Amino acid sequence: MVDIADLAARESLVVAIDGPSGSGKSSVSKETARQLHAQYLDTGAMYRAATWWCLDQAINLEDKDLVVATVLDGQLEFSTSPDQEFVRVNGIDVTEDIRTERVSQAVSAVASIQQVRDHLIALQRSIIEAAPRIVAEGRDITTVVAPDANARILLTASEEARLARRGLQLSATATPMAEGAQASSYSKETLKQIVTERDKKDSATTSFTEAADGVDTVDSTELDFAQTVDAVLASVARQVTAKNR
Ligand SMILES: Nc1ncnc2c1ncn2[C@@H]1O[C@H](COP(=O)(O)OP(=O)(O)O)[C@@H](O)[C@H]1O
Ligand SMILES: Nc1ccn([C@H]2C[C@H](O)[C@@H](COP(=O)(O)OP(=O)(O)O)O2)c(=O)n1
Repeated sequence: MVDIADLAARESLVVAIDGPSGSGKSSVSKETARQLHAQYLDTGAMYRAATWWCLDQAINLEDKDLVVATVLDGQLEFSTSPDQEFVRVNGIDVTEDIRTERVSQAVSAVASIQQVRDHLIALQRSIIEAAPRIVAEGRDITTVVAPDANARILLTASEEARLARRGLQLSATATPMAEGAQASSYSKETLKQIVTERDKKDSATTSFTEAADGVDTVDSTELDFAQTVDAVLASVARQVTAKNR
């Protein structure tokens, strides 16, 4: 059985992680990447940045051709270091702005356009190919972007756990939507709108609620953050060991 040190020393390692909103994809993938001395690719941030640019250009999001042309015109730059997060569109730093509720509400529509996806998926694949080791997370990494990854994981958690985590996260970061908000100020209904409704919209485009063949499910409902990272690392080690046989 390979261990973490073996994985971190590999010349090539691709870990693909998908899951619904609030399952812990970003935070768990980032920590997994740190432990594997790997790069980290947040594909959701790319869809969010493309959406931010369309909103900034004040275009009609229902005009799909215009959305595609606008997205192609937005030069993306982003960090793939798990320790330094930044996203820029045409030189504008949008690291914080892409997390606003305005972007969250519009992103599913932009991400549902196939030409937008083709463009961003090509970019994602080129980053994954260029990296020695990388953990890439999103909604279609295990199935479309990197189906040949060394390890493929669907990270899940019960709806209740995901809503509670998002509530705590939003209150801690106090987004512009809810300046200074505390966890208690988010009703379950509001959190459902934020988390469950977006998942419903995204499900029409990508498949992230059921594990595809060969994809290992890690259910974090009963696990804390550190236990979830350990479960993901154990799954990567198992999958890489099995493929080496
Ligand atoms: N296993 C866990 N237990 C408790 N909280 C967690 C766990 N995994 C992630 N979190 C927290 O839940 C919140 C949502 O996680 P995030 O990584 O943003 O999810 P996603 O990228 O899937 O939307 C974050 O505040 C994160 O620290
Ligand atoms: N590989 C991906 C990643 C994200 N998306 C879309 C769908 C999501 O609603 C948005 C934002 O993704 P993000 O991972 O930031 O979402 P969370 O707020 O972390 O749940 O992008 C996608 O269509 N395909």
